[in-house]
Amino acid sequence: MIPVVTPVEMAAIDASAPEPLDVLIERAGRAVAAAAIDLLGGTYGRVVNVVVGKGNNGADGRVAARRLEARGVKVRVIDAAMRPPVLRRSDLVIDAAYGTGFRGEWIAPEVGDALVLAVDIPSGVDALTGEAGAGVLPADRTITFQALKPGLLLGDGARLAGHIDVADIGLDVSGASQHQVTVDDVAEWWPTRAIDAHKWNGAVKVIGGSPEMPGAAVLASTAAARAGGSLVSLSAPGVTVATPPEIVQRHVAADDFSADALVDIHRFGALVIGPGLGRADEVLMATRACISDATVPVVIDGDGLFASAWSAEGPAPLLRDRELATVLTPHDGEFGVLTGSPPGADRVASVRAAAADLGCTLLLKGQTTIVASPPEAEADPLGGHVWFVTNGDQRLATAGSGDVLAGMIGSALAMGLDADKAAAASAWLHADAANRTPADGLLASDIVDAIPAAIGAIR
Ligand SMILES: NC(=O)C1=CN([C@@H]2O[C@H](COP(=O)(O)OP(=O)(O)OC[C@H]3O[C@@H](n4cnc5c(N)ncnc54)[C@H](O)[C@@H]3O)[C@@H](O)[C@H]2O)[C@H](O)CC1
Ligand SMILES: [K+]
Repeated sequence: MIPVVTPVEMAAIDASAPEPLDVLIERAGRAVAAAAIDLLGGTYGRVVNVVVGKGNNGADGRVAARRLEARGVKVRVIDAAMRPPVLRRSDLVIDAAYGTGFRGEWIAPEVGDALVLAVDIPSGVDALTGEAGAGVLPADRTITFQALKPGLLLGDGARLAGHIDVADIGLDVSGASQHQVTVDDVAEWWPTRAIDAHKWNGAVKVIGGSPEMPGAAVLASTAAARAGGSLVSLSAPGVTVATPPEIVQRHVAADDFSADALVDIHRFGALVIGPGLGRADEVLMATRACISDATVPVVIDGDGLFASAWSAEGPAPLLRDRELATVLTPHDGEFGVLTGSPPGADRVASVRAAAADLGCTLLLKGQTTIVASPPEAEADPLGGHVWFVTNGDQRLATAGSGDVLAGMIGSALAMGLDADKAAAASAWLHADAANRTPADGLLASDIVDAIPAAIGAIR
């Protein structure tokens, strides 16, 4: 896992560091110079423009400029405040105009075909939210210090940062409460079945589907089975859907189905509820009963999220009363239904606040998926852990993809993984499975088929 810290947290970490700021800046500048030489493929005859601002980001750039010059690179230092609209030709531009202290607007100069190395973050990107104006220079590479910044992983920032390297400048970020998930984390977390396991170790119950939307239930249940669910039982209210023979179907009525659907729930490790259920009043009512009565960890997706919020008091009384883990998997629109407003510019703060308010693990889907767990102590409302999952691409934005993810999380929960890791690891594997499929023409069922290969690759 790679630590992620906000600008405010980074300032506090700096302030408590034993080294003076000059030493940290010297280390940062040295790392920038090394990255520049790496990008240039040498020093002899190379020309570098360094755009420097008046803050510490600029100071990092000045140290790099000095070091590159000492190595024989021809260096021009350009004051950000006096920049010309177009820079003279160079092999590389080091963008050290602004870092985490940026506010407002920034129009970068034109740089021609030079490579661009951003110092800490591309200047003009908000390091907290990833928001950026149109004038920001896209980087080929960003060298950031000690920890990632949320703005490098979110929104425009993720696109503008290019390849990101994290340089060690000797700061202690061990207290970080946010991390980017890596393949090693998933390999460490994803459960392996015991040699003496039987089919009820890790069984998943799925309640989903309807006469109008049978497919969502098929995707969620087959994904749960592919992800390791030893036995998957599906109850699709009022309909029998066409599933592979391995999925056990237990028929329930189209209304008032909670008692029948949950009759043997104690035998299961987790419940996935919501995909394709629809929004008929009687379905919503029975769905709410299932959520409150399920004595197992629950993943709530799609129409299950709508059902959770379907009350004058909102979703909190229903969800907060649950004793076992609950994972909610909204996209932005569903997040709005759950909390009353869509995620704000600071998506992480929105997700953390919702997780704390609802007492649930919350997974907000997006180009970068954010998972937040509820805080352990009530005194610390934003204290839960945050995971960033960044390995997905546009392939995941296809109908049914979310149903697949919900099934996978159910499987991870049923195998005993903690809710936040179940959500984060499933999101990572879900993206990795999609990355194994063709870039065009992907069907959600192709993601299901690729799950075993994705899991196989982390073993
Ligand atoms: N622990 C670390 O990570 C370290 C990071 N370092 C580097 O320091 C910067 C942050 O430095 P700071 O001085 O706080 O902020 P900036 O350099 O980003 O800029 C602040 C400076 O610029 C002015 N300003 C902001 N926005 C604008 C604007 N739109 N137009 C004009 N001027 C603007 C602002 O008022 C300030 O005067 C971090 O990113 C790292 O690169 C150090 O290396 C130490 C360790
Ligand atoms: K910068």
